[in-house]
Amino acid sequence: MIEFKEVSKRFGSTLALDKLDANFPTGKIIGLFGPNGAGKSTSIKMIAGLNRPDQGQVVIDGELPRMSKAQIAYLPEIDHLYPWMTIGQAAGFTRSFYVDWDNDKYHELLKYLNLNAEMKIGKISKGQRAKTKLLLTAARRAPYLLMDEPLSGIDILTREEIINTLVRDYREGEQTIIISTHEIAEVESLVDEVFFIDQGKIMLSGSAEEFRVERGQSLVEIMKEAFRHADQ
Ligand SMILES: Nc1ncnc2c1ncn2[C@@H]1O[C@H](COP(=O)(O)OP(=O)(O)OP(=O)(O)O)[C@@H](O)[C@H]1O
Repeated sequence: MIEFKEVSKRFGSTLALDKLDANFPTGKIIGLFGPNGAGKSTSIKMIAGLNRPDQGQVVIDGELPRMSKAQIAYLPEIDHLYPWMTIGQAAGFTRSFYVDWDNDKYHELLKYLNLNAEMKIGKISKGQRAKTKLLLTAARRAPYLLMDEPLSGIDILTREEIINTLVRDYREGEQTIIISTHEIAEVESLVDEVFFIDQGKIMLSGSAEEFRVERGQSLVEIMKEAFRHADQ
């Protein structure tokens, strides 16, 4: 389980996280939704150990994020791949850092995503780069998979491929996926638990299924309603 205990983070005059409290359960697919600047990336980076709380604590299975880095596969929002590398070289580079790299899975995913190890990252399309980022993250057998905006700027067919890859490889109960996205409608059927975040706080959270059954609304409708009320 990942616990945020009254976590605050400030960047200059911006309060990115404001005493954020949340428990992200193990073995589920978790959606982190919210408008631009809500604090989604800041939260995900904190789990990945890339920034630290000013106040409060993030605890992952009883440890601080810095200690559990090997447990976490992180797909950043930014394009972090070296353009001069081929996909195969990028895979070799990633593999050298992580003992949980699964080479069979890498080759399987490479084929499934219609990528080729010889392709040069600087010369492939944006969608192919998004798929490469997914490939390099999902080829690890890490118990926690953090995906920050994996669908951003990607066409609908490629988005479907990315979502199908996540579903296909997901080890329920064993693996925890946290996915931050604006494309809520597209991950609606994928997520088990949802957290709506705004201005650095969790506004609403719960089981996606229960929300749908109890409210008879889609997650997109729930989010629109929640944020409309927040504005008033
Ligand atoms: N390194 C940084 N330096 C300065 N301000 C930052 C930094 N990182 C985040 N912020 C600010 O903190 C707030 C939360 O940003 P964050 O990136 O977490 O939002 P987000 O919910 O991921 O937004 P988006 O959906 O637009 O990616 C924003 O106001 C942002 O400008």
